[in-house]
Amino acid sequence: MTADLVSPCRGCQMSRTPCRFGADDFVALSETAARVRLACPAAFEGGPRVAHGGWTAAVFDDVLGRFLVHTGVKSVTATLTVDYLLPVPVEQPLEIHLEIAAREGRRNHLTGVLRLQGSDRDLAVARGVWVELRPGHFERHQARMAELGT
Ligand SMILES: CCCCCCCCCCCC(=O)SCCNC(=O)CCNC(=O)[C@H](O)C(C)(C)COP(=O)(O)OP(=O)(O)OC[C@H]1O[C@@H](n2cnc3c(N)ncnc32)[C@H](O)[C@@H]1OP(=O)(O)O
Repeated sequence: MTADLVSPCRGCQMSRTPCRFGADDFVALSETAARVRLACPAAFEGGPRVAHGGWTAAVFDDVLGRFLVHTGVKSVTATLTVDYLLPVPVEQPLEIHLEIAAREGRRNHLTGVLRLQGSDRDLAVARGVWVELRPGHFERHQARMAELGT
């Protein structure tokens, strides 16, 4: 696989707007590794000129899951842990390096590291498990919701 652009999530595709988390510049480097260049939009400021921790977690969830779909594995997040090591500045060039660390049956273990572009200091590190979907995943969800009358 050569370096190629990873598609936006369903929400960004449907709304036809740029990535809501700012993760448009997202390229696969190999079948197991990718790189994202992004900035935290000011709208996600949590402290003074500092990103809300929810933005950081959401971005990791977004890009790690999207990369797995890009490799042909339709999956959902089962676990996601984020170590917040240093404040993440808003509106500054950032970079995420991510990789598929291991595959065990339907379980896919992914990791991601967030840094300022050009820096080797980790700001946040994510680890998670994505479970490959069984056929009919969303149909079963809809049926459960119908049973609840929603
Ligand atoms: C355009 C195309 C779009 C393609 C579709 C793309 C969709 C993108 C969605 C966007 C991403 C999201 O936001 S996802 C949204 C947030 N996440 C969710 O909604 C997931 C909600 N949870 C679930 O639906 C379920 O719990 C699943 C799917 C994760 C697992 O249910 P299941 O399918 O019945 O599978 P199950 O037999 O329980 O587990 C299968 C294997 O995974 C392991 N496993 C299950 N849960 C966990 C867990 N929390 N931590 C560790 N391991 C786990 C089990 O031990 C088992 O291992 P073994 O015995 O096999 O070894």
